[in-house]
Amino acid sequence: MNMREKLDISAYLVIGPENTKGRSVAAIITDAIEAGFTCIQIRSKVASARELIQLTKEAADAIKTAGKSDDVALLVNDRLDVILAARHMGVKVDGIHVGQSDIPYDVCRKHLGEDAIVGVSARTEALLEYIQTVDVQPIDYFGVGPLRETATKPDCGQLQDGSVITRSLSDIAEVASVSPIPVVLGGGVKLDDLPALAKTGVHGFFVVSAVTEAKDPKQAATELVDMWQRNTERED
Ligand SMILES: Cc1ncc(COP(=O)(O)OP(=O)(O)O)c(N)n1
Ligand SMILES: Cc1ncsc1CCOP(=O)(O)O
Ligand SMILES: [Mg+2]
Repeated sequence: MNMREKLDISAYLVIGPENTKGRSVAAIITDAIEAGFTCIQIRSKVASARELIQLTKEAADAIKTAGKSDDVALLVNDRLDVILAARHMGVKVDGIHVGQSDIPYDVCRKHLGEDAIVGVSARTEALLEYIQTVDVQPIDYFGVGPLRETATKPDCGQLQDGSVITRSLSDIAEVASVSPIPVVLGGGVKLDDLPALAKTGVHGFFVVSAVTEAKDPKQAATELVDMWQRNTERED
């Protein structure tokens, strides 16, 4: 199944073992998928390559067990090497998310193939200019943020002087309207933010802690999906 053609970034979970309060990454992924999340990204800044391969395999197994291998995309953050190794071992990995200090997206595209999903974080500085001038042909979506500062990724939106740029709703709406490709917004996003975010025109939201640190991840994920759907349903 070519997941690139049917990419759905409306409800996007980013998760790693450092985010789950000691709970199983695969179990929380299962909760999120059953709740209706459409995209999963394995992201860990502490796991070894072997651990990341294992986590990716467990995530792919969880998606398969839920019967969603053709619907829910599985991406890995940063690590082209991990994806190539996992694929070599027969794991279905659909793509990669890379930022501005990671492996260049065109290199990822070359090695992962035309069917892979390649997501890119836009530059914090000159965000609008970047989005409008970069060659988006090899890219499937832009990850933009943060809505507010977040302990999950304290450097998100940080400038060289240490100050952090957060994105106002009107900034986000402008980014969504000028971007030639879909935009997913994350960083400090909580349930109550979704009605306003849905009005900005972004294609989806991404979260870590709103699900992975929740007392009941399944319930938190369900509330997020329901809230997004209720606020993006078209009134035809
Ligand atoms: C969906 C999504 N958007 C943005 C990011 C951030 O990527 P990056 O800027 O490379 O930072 P790290 O996640 O690598 O710390 C993301 N991971 N996912
Ligand atoms: C991975 C990532 N990229 C930008 S912010 C962020 C983390 C968002 O985490 P949280 O949803 O817990 O604020
Ligand atoms: Mg990165």
